[in-house]
Amino acid sequence: MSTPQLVVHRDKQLMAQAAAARLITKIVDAQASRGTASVVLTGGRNGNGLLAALAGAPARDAIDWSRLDLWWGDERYLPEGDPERNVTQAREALLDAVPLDPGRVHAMPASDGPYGKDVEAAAEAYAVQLAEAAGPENHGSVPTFDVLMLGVGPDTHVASLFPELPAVRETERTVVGVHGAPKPPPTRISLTLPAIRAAREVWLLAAGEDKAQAAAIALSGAGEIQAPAAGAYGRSRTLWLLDAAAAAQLPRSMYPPASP
Ligand SMILES: O=C(O)[C@H](O)[C@@H](O)[C@H](O)[C@H](O)COP(=O)(O)O
Repeated sequence: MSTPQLVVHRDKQLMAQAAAARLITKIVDAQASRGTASVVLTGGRNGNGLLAALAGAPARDAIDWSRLDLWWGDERYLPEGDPERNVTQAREALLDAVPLDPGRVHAMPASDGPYGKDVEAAAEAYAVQLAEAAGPENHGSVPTFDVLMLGVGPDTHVASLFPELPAVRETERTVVGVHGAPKPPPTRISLTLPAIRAAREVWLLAAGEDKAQAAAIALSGAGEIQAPAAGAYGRSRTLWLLDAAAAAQLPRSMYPPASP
């Protein structure tokens, strides 16, 4: 378990730009050392804000888009192309503007796909896809994600792991169906905490005053069942990327001064 490291930026826009620059460097370094990179995207305003910032970043095409695997931490279980699906929003923010290898863009199943209303079957299919991409060093569960990004909800949820609901309690499976999510839509697919914790680095994105309480709770030693964000950590790095508004309730000693 890697101890959370915090970086606080002046505002939401600068946090998105700085996080995008950080992601470019991380991907370029991974591709330079291993010939490929694997990133897990998150939905939500902060996640999509980062992708939009990346789309406009001057160094964007330092990334070899053809050698990048993209996965999702969660997905709203809606029909293909629904504007509320995380993959739809990611395509609009960035993916449709860069030359990705379509075979390496691993969207989670849609509700009008082969699994129909059976979200558990859809989740299991994604778990199989992850296992098939895993190398022998991954103990057959999920591939080694270079970076797994998670937006943080005001209730401290990450992905579609909501406080006290069954999905956050899952300790074996890597992907589960979610019913009755308090954040609409109610039916979702989500990576579980064991899958999240397989990532080399986990980056939690929290910007805006509506995230201040969640950040304070998650970083104060709360349990992962009550505060799922507290259970989201990477094998070698756990990085909280905040803006000053989201950091407002944190002890000042917890992080260096916000960027100028
Ligand atoms: O499917 C989703 O809704 C997201 O994956 C979810 O986990 C999101 O990241 C958080 O709710 C934060 O969302 P905001 O950044 O919009 O607050």
